[in-house]
Formats: sequence, C-alpha cells, structure tokens
Amino acid sequence: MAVFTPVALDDVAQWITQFPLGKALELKGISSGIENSNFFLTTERGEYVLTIFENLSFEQLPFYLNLMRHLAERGVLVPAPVANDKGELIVALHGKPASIVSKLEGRSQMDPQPVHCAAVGAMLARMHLAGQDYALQQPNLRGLAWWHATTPAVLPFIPDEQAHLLRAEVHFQDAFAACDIHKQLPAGPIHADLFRNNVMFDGERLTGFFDFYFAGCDTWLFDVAVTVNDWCIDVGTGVLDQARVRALLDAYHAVRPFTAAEHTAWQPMLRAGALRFWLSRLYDFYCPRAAEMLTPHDPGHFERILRERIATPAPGLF
Ligand SMILES: Nc1ncnc2c1ncn2[C@@H]1O[C@H](COP(=O)(O)OP(=O)(O)O)[C@@H](O)[C@H]1O
Ligand SMILES: N[C@@H](CCOP(=O)(O)O)C(=O)O
Repeated sequence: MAVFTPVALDDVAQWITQFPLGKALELKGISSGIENSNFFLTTERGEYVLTIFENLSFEQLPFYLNLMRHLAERGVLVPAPVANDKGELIVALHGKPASIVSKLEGRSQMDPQPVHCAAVGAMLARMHLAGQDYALQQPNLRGLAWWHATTPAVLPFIPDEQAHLLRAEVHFQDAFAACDIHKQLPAGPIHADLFRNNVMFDGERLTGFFDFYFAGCDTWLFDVAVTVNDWCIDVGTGVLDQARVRALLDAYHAVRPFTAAEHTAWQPMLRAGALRFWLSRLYDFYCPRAAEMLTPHDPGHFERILRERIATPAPGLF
C-alpha cells in the first residue's frame, strides 16, 4: 500500500552508478510507511533503504538528510545517507526527490520494557548533544504556530467538550511558551516523532532512530515529552508506567543532565507533547489530504493522554 511510486530493479540499474555502491542486486518495496515510497535495496556493497519522497521537496529535504549525516558522523545510531559522485544526498528518481540511507538492523519494539526505554533515553540525550553544532536551522513545523493555524480548522468538527479542552490547552501552552522558564530551556535539532515505530531494536540492543521527517529545532524537553508519551504508557489508558518513565529519564539524565528549568517545565511540556499529536490526528481525521488512502490514527488516544497529563502529575525528571 505504501509504495506510491513503483520502481523496478531495471529502473535503478543505471541510476545507481552515480553512488559508490556497486551494482543493484535486489529491490523490495516496503509496505509499512505512510508518507513516502520506501524500498529495501541490496547492492554489491550491502543493504540500504531507498526512499522516494512523495510530499517533501528538493528545497525542504536538505535539513533532514544533512541532520542524519551530521548525527551519524558523530556516532548517533541513525541511518547514514549515501552521497552520489557529486556529493549530493538528494537525487531525482522518476522525477521525484530520492535518497539512499544505510539499513538499520532489527525491528520496532512495540511492547517496550524498561531496558528498551533506557536505551532510547540514552540515545536521545546523545542525539541532542551531537546536534548542538548542526549548522542548518528549521523550526519545528508542528510547533505552537502550527497549533494556532490548525485549531480553527478542526474546531467546527469536534463536540463542545473537546473544543473547550482544545481551546483551553492552546491558551495554556501560549502562556507556557511565553514564560521565563520556557526561555531558559536548552534547544536544538530534535526528532519530534520518536515513537516506538521509529526506533529499531535487535533484541535489547538499540540499532537506530529513523524517520526524521518531522525533525526541527525546538526545546530538547519537548522531544523527551513526545518520547515518554509514547514509550512509557499503558496504550489503552495513556497512564504512565513509572518503571519505564524512570528508566528512560534516568538514562537520559546520565548522559545529558536535565536543568532546573527543565524540571519546572516538565509537566506542561508533557501536555504540549500530547496536544501536538492530538491536534495532528484530529486534522488528519477531519481534513484528510486529497487521495489519502490510509486509515487515520485515532485522535482519542492523545485526547486521553492530554486529559491524563492534566489530571495526574508525572514522575519528576530527576
Ligand atoms: N533506515 C532504515 N533501516 C531499516 N528499515 C527502515 C529504514 N527506514 C525505513 N525502514 C522501514 O520502512 C518502514 C517505513 O519507513 P517510514 O520512515 O516510517 O516511512 P514513511 O515515512 O513513509 O512513514 C519502517 O517501518 C521500517 O520498517
Ligand atoms: N507518530 C505520529 C504519526 C507520524 O507517523 P510516522 O509513521 O511517520 O511516525 C502519530 O502517531 O500520530
């Protein structure tokens, strides 16, 4: 379902000669993505993932691909993009932007235990530190400005009780973003969508973070909040699991100690992380893109998480 642009091995035989990868031996479509056309590509040099970008343009892609290269060069486990003979990471294939990155081993861990959460926390902290000297800038395109633009688009579709919560939370987040504590939060490139399905594990060994196409510059704490809201919850209720929260936060803190300002900002930031995905899921549900073929994610999941974060304080950062 998710190969929107079909590609055959013969199509890449000539195209691949611009990359230092030898001959293409096998090309297999990947069915699980929702944004792009992805293929496992075996060449004489090894195994890779070929992506044809269906929505992002040549102008938008350098921020993401160069960030992955920057992080990979600094030892963060992310797919390493392969440059062609002109040093380009993004090259046209069938008229669309395409890239080749290294293939991560393993599979997503959809039933994470504290040991997996600790590995994610430690790698996330390493990623934040390694991104500090990344030269390109792009805001988090799903941040406060997008929440403001999107809220009026979904309000006409949702019941009063949800509309009230949504308006109140955007108002609360406006005040939070404007406060002194928020201005003191360390920031830089963040993944911004580090859910269970965007991390690979081989058993208990984390092999990499991928799907960087929501990345942007924002507070590191927002990234931690998004990650905890997915990795450390009971999926049915959104309630945080103390053991997994502690494992993730302690492992992160051991690599990059949280600041006092982050400690103060933690509870509102968890709400911000929940609001961001409630809103995007509401938008995808009520305002799907033309020709959207996929079943949208359930917005109710993040409404429950938001209500739960408002009602119940989470374990502290440290
Ligand atoms: N670098 C990679 N290494 C291994 N598998 C990958 C890699 N990138 C993508 N995949 C596989 O492709 C699937 C779809 O990738 P994803 O980035 O989620 O696609 P989309 O952006 O289209 O949603 C992932 O679930 C994973 O199985
Ligand atoms: N993680 C988001 C949706 C983004 O999709 P992805 O497959 O690209 O991570 C959500 O769950 O709403």
